[in-house]
Amino acid sequence: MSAEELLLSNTALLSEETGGGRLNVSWQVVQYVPLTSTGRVQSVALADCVGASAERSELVLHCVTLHGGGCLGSPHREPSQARMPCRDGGQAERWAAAVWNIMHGVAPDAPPPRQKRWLVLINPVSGPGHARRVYARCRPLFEAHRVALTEVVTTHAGHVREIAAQIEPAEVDAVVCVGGDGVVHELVNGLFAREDADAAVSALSIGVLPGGSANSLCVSLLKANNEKSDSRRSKGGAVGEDDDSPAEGRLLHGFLSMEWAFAADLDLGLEHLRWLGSPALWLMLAQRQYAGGLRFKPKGSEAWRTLEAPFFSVWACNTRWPTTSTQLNWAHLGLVKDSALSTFVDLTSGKHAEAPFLEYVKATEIELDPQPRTAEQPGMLAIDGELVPYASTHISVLPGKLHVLGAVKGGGGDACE
Ligand SMILES: Nc1ncnc2c1ncn2[C@@H]1O[C@H](COP(=O)(O)OP(=O)(O)OP(=O)(O)O)[C@@H](O)[C@H]1O
Repeated sequence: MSAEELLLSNTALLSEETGGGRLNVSWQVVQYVPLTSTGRVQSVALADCVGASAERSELVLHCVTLHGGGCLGSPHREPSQARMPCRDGGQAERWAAAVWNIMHGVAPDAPPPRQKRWLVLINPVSGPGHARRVYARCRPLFEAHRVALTEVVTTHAGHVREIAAQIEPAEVDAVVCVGGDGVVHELVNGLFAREDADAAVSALSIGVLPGGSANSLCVSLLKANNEKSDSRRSKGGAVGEDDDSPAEGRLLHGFLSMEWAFAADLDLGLEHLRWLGSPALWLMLAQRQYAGGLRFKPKGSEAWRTLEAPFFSVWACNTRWPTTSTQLNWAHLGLVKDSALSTFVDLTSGKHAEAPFLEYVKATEIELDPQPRTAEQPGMLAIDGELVPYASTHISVLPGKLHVLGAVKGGGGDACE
C-alpha cells in the first residue's frame, strides 16, 4: 500500500469492512483495500469522479480520468468506471449515497443534495456537424451525475436566442450548449436582452460541449487546466445566417474576445483559404496595416491611455487562455504593431503574450475607432468570432458576470461543475 493510501485509512470520513476487504473514503479519495495481499488496491480521486451508483453488490464510481501528458501530448479525459466489491446490495447502496454526498462537500449521512436541472441545446449544424455525436458520448456522464436533462435540438439560426428569452431561471440550473462559440454567444446575448437580465444571468450557469469549429471557450477552459479539447477546424458544415446580427449602435455582450485587423481577417475573412495552412495565410496578411484610434483604461487606473496607429493586430480577450492569469476582472489586450511572423507562429502556446513585438496590457475599458484599410476591403471587427459592424466600439469589462461550468484544477469535489 502506498503512503498516500495508508494515510487515507487513518483520515477516512467513513471506513467499513466489506467481507473481502475494506472501503475507505475521505474528502479526496475513495479506496478499496483487499484483505489478501494478492488482491488489488483501488484508489479513485473524487476530483475525477462525476457519479457514484450501486450495481448489485458493487459500488460503481463513474469517472473522467486523465490520460496522456508529457511526451504523450496534452493530457485529455476519457470516461471510465471503477468497481469496488461490497458485502451486499445494501452496503453498495449506502456507499453510493455516501460518496455522492462527499463529492458535493456534505457529510456522508446528510440528506442528498438537490438534483440539478440542465437544459441542453444542441446545434446540429455547428462546425463539422458532430454536435449530436459529441452529446451522445457525454450524455452517460450527465446521467451518472444524476442531472435532470431537458434536450432541445436547434432548428434555425436565432433559435437559442428565442429559448434564452423564455427560460424560467427558477426551473433551470444550467444551460449547456453543444456546438461552437456562436451558440454560446447567442445564449449570452439572449439572456442579457431579458428584462430580468441580471437575475437570469446570476441564476444560470453556462456549459459548453465542443461541437463547433473553433470551440474557443472550451479550449480556454481546458487549457486553464492544461487539458486538451476535442476541437477541430470546420470541414465546411453548413451554418445558417443569423438574421439577428447586431446593428450599429446596439449593445452586445461577449464572453470571449474582440478581434480587429489581422486576428479578425485570419479568423473570418479568409475561412475559404484555410486549406493553405497558417504560414501561407500569415504571409498573405503580413503586409496589412490598419489605422484607427485606440485608447484604453489600464487596470487600476482611471486615466485613459492612447495608442498610436498603425496596428497590425488587436485582440482583447477575457478568458484565462492564452494568458495564465487567474483573475478575469479585465480584458487582456494584445496589440501587435509589427508583423513579426516567426514569433507569432507560437500563438496557440500563449507565448506570444511575452513576445517583444506585442504590447500586452490589462484593461478595464477599451475604445476602438477602426479606420478603413482600403475602400474595397475596409477590415473586420469581431466579438466572440462573430462579425460586428466596422464602427467605433466601446468595451467595458463586467467582472464575474457569467458562471461557466468546467473542471476545477486540483479537484474540488465535483468534476462537472
Ligand atoms: N438548426 C440550425 N440551423 C442553422 N443554423 C443554426 C441552427 N442552430 C443554430 N444555428 C446557428 O449556427 C451558428 C453557428 O453555430 P456554432 O457556434 O455552434 O458553430 P460554429 O460557428 O461552427 O462554431 P465556432 O463558433 O466554434 O466556430 C449560430 O450562430 C446559430 O445561430
